[in-house]
Amino acid sequence: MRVAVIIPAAGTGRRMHQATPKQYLCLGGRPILAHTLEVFENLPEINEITVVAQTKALEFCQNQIITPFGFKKVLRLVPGGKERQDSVYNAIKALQRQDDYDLIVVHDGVRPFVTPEEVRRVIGAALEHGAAILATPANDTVKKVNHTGRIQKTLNRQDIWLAQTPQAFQAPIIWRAFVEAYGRDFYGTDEASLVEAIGIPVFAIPGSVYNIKVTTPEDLVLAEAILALRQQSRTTTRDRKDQP
Ligand SMILES: Nc1ccn([C@@H]2O[C@H](COP(=O)(O)OP(=O)(O)OP(=O)(O)O)[C@@H](O)[C@H]2O)c(=O)n1
Ligand SMILES: C[C@](O)(CO)[C@H](O)COP(=O)(O)O
Repeated sequence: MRVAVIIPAAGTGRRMHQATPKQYLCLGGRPILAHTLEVFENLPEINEITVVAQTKALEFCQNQIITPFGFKKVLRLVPGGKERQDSVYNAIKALQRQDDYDLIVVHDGVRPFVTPEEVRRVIGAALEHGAAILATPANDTVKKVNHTGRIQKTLNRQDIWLAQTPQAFQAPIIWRAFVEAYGRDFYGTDEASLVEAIGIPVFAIPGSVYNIKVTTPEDLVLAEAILALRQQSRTTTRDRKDQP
């Protein structure tokens, strides 16, 4: 099985309100993007990684992240586009031949807390069904609100899930979805919406609320807390193993 991962990391991070794009901000002493890449670098199921970076950040990304952290599965680094979808499409085009791959997996460069087990579950579901994403069921009541702030409607939250990444697709499916999306100038905020638009079923695989997309300054505080929790958990597990 040949699995190609695409890591879109070419955003500007407007909502983070920092001069440095958020994918390069430090988390526990390492750039957020390095945490994310490490997950896929260490997964045996992943054959190769394509990173998408801003054109002006390509050299920085290569020399300050990919090379020094030893991400050997990163086979190519491609320039991003105006929108996230354009960035992902640049990577898909860089893969060239769709029949070289069984699966194409897209994961946000600013979601550093995805676990190997979650990635494996999404890959397994995409192999079985053709397309699958990590998602979490809405735990809060969901309201539709207009531009004045007035609540228009309360949605049935039984049917509401919050999409995350990884989003995994059998290669021909994602290729066709992107070609048809650009053929009618359709833009979605995730890859699954393009696949849904061509009538192909996509399955939501239950993920974790810890798989946050670092988007705002509050998310950075959350990320530090999640990292501390993870490090504490590893220490506890290691101590237990060392017990007689
Ligand atoms: N043109 C773009 C826009 C986003 N992304 C990437 O897609 C992921 C999710 O996007 P988002 O969280 O929206 O990042 P930004 O677009 O940078 O954030 P903002 O909308 O606040 O500017 C991030 O890893 C981001 O770097 C990308 O590769 N190319
Ligand atoms: C793909 C995604 O992470 C799924 O929730 C989300 O749509 C990305 O949105 P963004 O505005 O590009 O961060």
